[in-house]
Amino acid sequence: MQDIVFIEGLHTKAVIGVYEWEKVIWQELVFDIEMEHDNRVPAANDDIHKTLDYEAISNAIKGFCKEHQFELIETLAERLCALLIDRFGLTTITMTLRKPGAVPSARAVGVKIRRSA
Ligand SMILES: Nc1nc2c(c(=O)[nH]1)N=C([C@H](O)[C@@H](O)CO)CN2
Repeated sequence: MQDIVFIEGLHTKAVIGVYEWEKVIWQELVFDIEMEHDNRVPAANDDIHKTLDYEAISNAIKGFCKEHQFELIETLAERLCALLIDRFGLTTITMTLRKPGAVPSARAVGVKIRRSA
């Protein structure tokens, strides 16, 4: 089964970084998420409750970023994947997390992880 529900280019802000000056400012983050799900199940009954609701998941990501503070984007990605697997019953998630302003000479830097329940 290779079906995917995805969220691409989700912008949000967080207080995140290893330096002291980063602990008092909001910085932009961008998420790409891919979640495995058998799309035949919701499609059979045209039922939102049987799919992965990308709107609810987007809101969960934005809420978590507003409410938590970390030094490393690795920590944020790890904690968020664990939360999403638990709250939405995901089997497998691939998360790309970009911090666009971190290295001015790069378009973006970030991490990409894949986690399973
Ligand atoms: N692999 C990582 N490297 C760095 C991180 C990070 O979270 N993961 N963070 C920083 C600083 O916070 C940087 O973003 C400041 O511009 C440096 N390297």
